[in-house]
Amino acid sequence: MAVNQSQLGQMFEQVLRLSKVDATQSVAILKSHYSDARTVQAATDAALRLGAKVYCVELPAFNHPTAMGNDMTAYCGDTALTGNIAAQRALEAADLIVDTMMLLHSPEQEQILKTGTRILLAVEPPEVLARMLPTEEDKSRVLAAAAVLEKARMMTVKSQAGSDFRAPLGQYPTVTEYGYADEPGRWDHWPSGFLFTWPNEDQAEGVLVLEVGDILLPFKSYARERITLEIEKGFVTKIHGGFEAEYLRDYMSYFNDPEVYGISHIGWGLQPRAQWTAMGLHDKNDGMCMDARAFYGNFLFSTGPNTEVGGKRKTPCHMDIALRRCDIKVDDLLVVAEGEVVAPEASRAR
Ligand SMILES: O=c1ccc(O)c[nH]1
Ligand SMILES: [Fe+2]
Repeated sequence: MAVNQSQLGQMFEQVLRLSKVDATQSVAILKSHYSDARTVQAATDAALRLGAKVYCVELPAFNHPTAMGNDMTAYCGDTALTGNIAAQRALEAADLIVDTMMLLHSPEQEQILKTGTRILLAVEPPEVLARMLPTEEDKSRVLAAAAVLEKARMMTVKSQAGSDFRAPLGQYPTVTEYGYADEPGRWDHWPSGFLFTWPNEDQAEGVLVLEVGDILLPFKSYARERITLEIEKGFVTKIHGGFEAEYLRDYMSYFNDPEVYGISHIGWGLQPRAQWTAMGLHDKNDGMCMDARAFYGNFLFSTGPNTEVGGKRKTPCHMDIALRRCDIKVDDLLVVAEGEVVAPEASRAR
């Protein structure tokens, strides 16, 4: 199906209104040549209709010679903004940036947010944006879960497949994603609906077993056989399995950087309109597959960079891996039982 331009504009008006855009605000539309022109136009028209002062910052695309694939999360850290101080100043001048080219996981994004500028990432296809149009109910559910996670000192994950993972917490903040940037200095991503934090440096340990059907990003593949990851002192030390384990091992070793094996953000999905099946209906180049990151009751873990929260690991290789049917405990509270959100009650959607 296809969203028409009028609908897309109305949706952007709703999301920018939730993001506190009004006649007192300036909105920068950040783009590059690969941005979705429909998204750029809709964001521009919506911001103008809300009375904001709107401008566009277009950056020549940046390609690192070792980057592979078109998924913008596959190569993190350096972006088209890296080193472009003039453009960064132009962006820091805005109250809100609609990012249609992807600054996520870059130091520049953190520098811009520190000035109080808000950033809303929107790089998924318009039809995916439409299916997961953010609501204030999404926000309240995600914040209810965050109230539990931000106090926690331990996250444990178990599954029938054999996962048995422990991550001491407290060194890093909890990050929420509910789809709109409504607070000064906030980054958010439309579409989303999940939350995460990072394990204390060098302390995550145990085993994570990817069962058939679990999702590997940016490969955009469903595991067809089990992959077993051994984690010691915060790093993946062994990757067992068949062809897919070999593929993952080969891909990660390609970066020739021991930091790629560090455990990065860990959390769970709270978006009931995100679907585990959606990735199978899209091409690999259709955005970054937020359905996989946000589907209700997933355990989302990742490897690689933790610069987003002031960590020392700046590595370009970022894997986001979504597991189904896990039991996730935050301290002694079971928040997800076999892939079903069970607590806190205020975070449940059904
Ligand atoms: O929304 C996102 C997207 C990618 C990622 O790694 C984190 N959050
Ligand atoms: Fe990630």
